Amino acid sequence: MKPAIQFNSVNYSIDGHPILRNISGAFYDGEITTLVGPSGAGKTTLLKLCNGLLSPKDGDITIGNLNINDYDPVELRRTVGMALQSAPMIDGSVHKNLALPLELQGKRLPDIQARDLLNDVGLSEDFLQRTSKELSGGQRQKVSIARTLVNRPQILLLDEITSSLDQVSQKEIEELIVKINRKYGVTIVWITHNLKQALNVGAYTWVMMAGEIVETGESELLESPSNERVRQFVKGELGWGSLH
Ligand SMILES: Nc1ncnc2c1ncn2[C@@H]1O[C@H](COP(=O)(O)OP(=O)(O)OP(=O)(O)O)[C@@H](O)[C@H]1O
Repeated sequence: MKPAIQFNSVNYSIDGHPILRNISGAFYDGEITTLVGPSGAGKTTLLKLCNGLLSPKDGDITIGNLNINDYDPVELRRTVGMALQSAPMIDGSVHKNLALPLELQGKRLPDIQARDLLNDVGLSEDFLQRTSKELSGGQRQKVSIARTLVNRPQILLLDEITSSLDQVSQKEIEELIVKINRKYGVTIVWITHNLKQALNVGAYTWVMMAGEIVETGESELLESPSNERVRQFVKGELGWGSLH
């Protein structure tokens, strides 16, 4: 399988404290990979290394055929989109929020493209003129996801995008991410605290603990992990949600 993002012996530390240790592996092209692990494992740090918000202290990250350090920063942000749990919005209409990534490049978002983006996330075109303040949590997250699609990214990084949503909205977001993955062939790396979600949506899973990858493979590994600490983790014995 072709890697979309390849890590070779990546280390990252802050003020001399190791946060990520010896990360090697690949997120496969066109696939959904979920990242799970206890709080503080380094999951968000790993995502931030993938879009240039942070830079590795040593080791290499390759995206496509290019070392991440050789990307033009604007091109990197276009290639790798990111959506966050908080789904930050600016005041004003949904259209204004969707147009933001293009406006930053001095471009306009044509109405037809704005409507297509909303369609991709299951919102009607009436939403274009609504203000960001009147959106529910689920609608806000959908607009946030639509906004990441404006630049037609090859890779989408999702950081706990359903954590603050009710069950129905969670399910809707899961379905639309799978749909977007299939429609555009976009590679998705998805941090989730919900192990059932990891099992359902992602073909592959990385389990991280204390800055290291402890187990990777097809997501079914969560049902019968080979690593003892991962076994404890999925049973909820590490003070965290269980799979069952
Ligand atoms: N700016 C920072 N300064 C100091 N320490 C940091 C900073 N950012 C992250 N850390 C530390 O790095 C470690 C990994 O953090 P990270 O947010 O990547 O973990 P995580 O697995 O995403 O956790 P969570 O599931 O709680 O979001 C934690 O111990 C955290 O305290």
